[in-house]
Amino acid sequence: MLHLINRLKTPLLSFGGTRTISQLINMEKPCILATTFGAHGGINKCFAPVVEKHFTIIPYETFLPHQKNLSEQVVVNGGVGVDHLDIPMINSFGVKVCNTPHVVDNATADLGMGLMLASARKIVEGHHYSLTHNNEDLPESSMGVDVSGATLGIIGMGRIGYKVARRAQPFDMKIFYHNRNRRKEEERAVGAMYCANMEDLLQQSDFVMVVVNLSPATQKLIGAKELAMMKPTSTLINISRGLVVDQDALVEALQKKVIRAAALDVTYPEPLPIGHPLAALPNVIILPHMGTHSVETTQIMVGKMVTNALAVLGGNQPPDEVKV
Ligand SMILES: O=C(O)C(=O)CO
Repeated sequence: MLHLINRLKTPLLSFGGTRTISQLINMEKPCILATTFGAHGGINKCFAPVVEKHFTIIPYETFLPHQKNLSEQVVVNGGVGVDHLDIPMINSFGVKVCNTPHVVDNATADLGMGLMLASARKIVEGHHYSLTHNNEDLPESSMGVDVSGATLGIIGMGRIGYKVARRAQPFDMKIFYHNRNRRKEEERAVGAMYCANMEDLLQQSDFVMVVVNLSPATQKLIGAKELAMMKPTSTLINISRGLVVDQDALVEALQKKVIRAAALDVTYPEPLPIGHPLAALPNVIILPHMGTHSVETTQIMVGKMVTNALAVLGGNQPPDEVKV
């Protein structure tokens, strides 16, 4: 327990906040930390023993029944994406919503690169092969494709998309990006080329990485038509939200080898049910939404969550309120 408290204390202090674990311990008012599956669930598992002493941690899905019993509340989302929260509804109860922007960028971009490399070089298959075969020649199917020098298309040049581009640069990748607005400064910094038309990016990229927020405009942004525009040798990587990709269309595209492979940190639903058709495919890597799931990032994220919660409970404006 003590080591968990120490881990929690560090981010609280390193964020320049004046609050310490002792102030947390003295807090009497209840608070909600909304959690969901994946990285958010990870917060639950790693930090619940400490946080639960002072806050009520509940899944967002059960928010409504709980809200009636609590006098002062805040929903703090671990992570940046708040597409799963009905913010106007929550606000209508006088409850603020906060998230943890910025802290997720590096970890999520790292994972995107990891998925790209793992899929390109068949790292997961190689691991399983090593465990199950002895001194046999590698099958032809274990042959990967190069990342170095390949073309990467980034859909969504926000903070995470930009971090992905920065990581791709030393791999000598040719970088295309598509974004609602052209980002000239970022473009220059990483030598990326803007595709006003997503079609151009899809047609030219060896790796297409999806990094957009989920919104009505981006739901099923990548469907059968878009997959058909991609090269048959290309790989789709999704580190944004499962619903941005039409999953049925993706299953069909992977089955028919319309594209080479997919690597997904996100799916719908999450977790993906056992026996889902995606899981039966040899050319897909599926992760359980682990974008921010590292010790350091989780520590910082929990620190930010607590800082936001304490601000609201202390009657102050939280630093990361999400406004719609
Ligand atoms: O920050 C978020 O919302 C994420 O899902 C990161 O993976």
